[in-house]
Amino acid sequence: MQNHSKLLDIGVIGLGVMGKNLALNIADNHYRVAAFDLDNDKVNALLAQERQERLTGQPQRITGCHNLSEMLSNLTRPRILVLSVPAGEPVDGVCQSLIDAGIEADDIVIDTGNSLWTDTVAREAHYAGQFIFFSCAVSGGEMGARFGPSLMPSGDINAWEHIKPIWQAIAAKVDATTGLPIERQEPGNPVTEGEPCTTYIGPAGAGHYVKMVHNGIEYADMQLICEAYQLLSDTCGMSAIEVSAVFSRWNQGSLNSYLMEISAEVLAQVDPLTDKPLVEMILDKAGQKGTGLWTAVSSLQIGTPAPTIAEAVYARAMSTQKTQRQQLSQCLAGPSKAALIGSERTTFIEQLENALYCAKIACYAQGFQLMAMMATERGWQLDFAEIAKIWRAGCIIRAKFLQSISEAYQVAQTQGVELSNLLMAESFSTALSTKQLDWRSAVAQAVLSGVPVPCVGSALAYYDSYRCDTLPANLLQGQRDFFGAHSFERVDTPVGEKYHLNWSHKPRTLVKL
Ligand SMILES: NC(=O)C1=CN([C@@H]2O[C@H](COP(=O)(O)OP(=O)(O)OC[C@H]3O[C@@H](n4cnc5c(N)ncnc54)[C@H](OP(=O)(O)O)[C@@H]3O)[C@@H](O)[C@H]2O)C=CC1
Ligand SMILES: O=C(CO)[C@H](O)[C@H](O)COP(=O)(O)O
Repeated sequence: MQNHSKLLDIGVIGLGVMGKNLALNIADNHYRVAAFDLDNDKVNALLAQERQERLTGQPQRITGCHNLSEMLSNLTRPRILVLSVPAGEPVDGVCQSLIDAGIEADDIVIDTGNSLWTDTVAREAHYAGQFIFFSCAVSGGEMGARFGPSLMPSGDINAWEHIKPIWQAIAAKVDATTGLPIERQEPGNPVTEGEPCTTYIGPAGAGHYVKMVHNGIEYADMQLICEAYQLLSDTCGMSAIEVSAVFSRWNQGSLNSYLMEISAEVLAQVDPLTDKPLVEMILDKAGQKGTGLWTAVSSLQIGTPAPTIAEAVYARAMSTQKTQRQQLSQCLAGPSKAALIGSERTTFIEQLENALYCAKIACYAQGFQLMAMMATERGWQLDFAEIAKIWRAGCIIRAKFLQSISEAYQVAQTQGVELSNLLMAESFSTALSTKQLDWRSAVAQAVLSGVPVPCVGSALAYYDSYRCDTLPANLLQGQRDFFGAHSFERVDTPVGEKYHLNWSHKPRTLVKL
């Protein structure tokens, strides 16, 4: 017979950066946590931090476990187990260990890692009958996990109803009136007011797909800011601290975002070893764990253009080609460096701010369009107004801008129209139309100065492609028909009717297929 008063509410497995902080966040919200990691030092470190943060007189809120059997016997039924381990094989490794430890059919295992969404779909089916495999993608990094992340749960709806109170408690919160994050980062004093940044996304895989696209947008947004940094350095001769000041100013306006804020902070940081700007001492080779790549691959597979996200992935790949770049920088010619000063410089900075805003709209449009396409393919009922809402706080791409996206989807819902692309929302099309000349000037300046702007530039090409009623794909279809008899449709006959011109025999005759 279990002594229910001693049983704990939830288990956390994997106490790295995210798991440790999720455990503390859950404990702050008055749930009793059982914690396990393969590395017992991590369990002890968590217990020490919990002890240190615990209010005087408060009972211990986290119990360390030596193995998974001990964890299972410590938890109330149905058990709720949160996995925070690296994506891929470790997830199945822990699941198998839980089966070996005696997990039961109605226990709920929640994968909070950045798993590939198709793995999540497969796992739900694979573990059915042994336990309920649920997923909840998390964004917000270390501090988000600790004080309020954005949470994207998906899978079994009954499992969601069961965990919902915990999820709503630990999620980031937004002020319902302003749409701005309620930021309080105090151990033992969680934010309980406001709208929680979590909503049920849909069936298995949907949450991880949405998180994957979130990360694709994150890659693009980060790269856009990096391109602005390089442009300001190379064309205006600005120091890191000067660029930081520009970014801080931009962060007060329409470009307000967490990524802009932290970029300004990174640029202002002095290297403790050399007293130089730290950014100048960081090697320019970017890492990646795969979610941006998955987003780009998904867009290619499904045939929805997300060029700015793909270019952001390529930009990271290009950054790793350091040796080749060093060699080629010595032999490939480029223009002489621009040295913008005075009013020219002021104008350029204004143009660049507008260019960044336009490119940001384009990259979010790509991400949302991609989610819409996959939702149609998989039969998911994704609520984009809600998805934009839960990204307003807690997550890495949190920004004022997300409120405008949510409103654009809400307006479309009210009007009963489908917003198939964010560029169609009046608020965004108006902003783009007003600022597009500045966007072009900034890209032109970059091209003339020889500064690479793969994301700002590809976003502009995306925008211009959508402005084109006719693209040169007519010629492309002609080429395909010429060399491979691949056929084409005509502008003056019904859609789907195929034609082929007999190119190799003159006089060339047209055949309706
Ligand atoms: N860091 C971030 O900003 C974010 C990360 N994520 C995702 O969250 C997940 C966790 O990330 P993060 O916390 O950064 O990673 P860490 O590497 O910091 O932590 C992972 C933890 O899992 C432990 N672990 C690995 N295998 C097992 C196992 N079989 N059983 C028990 N514990 C195990 C590791 O132990 P050991 O080190 O001893 O091997 C480590 O303590 C990843 O999927 C990541 O992509 C999601 C959002 C943000
Ligand atoms: O999911 C995240 C935030 O939303 C992580 O920070 C993500 O792991 C970062 O990805 P990468 O290491 O590829 O830059």
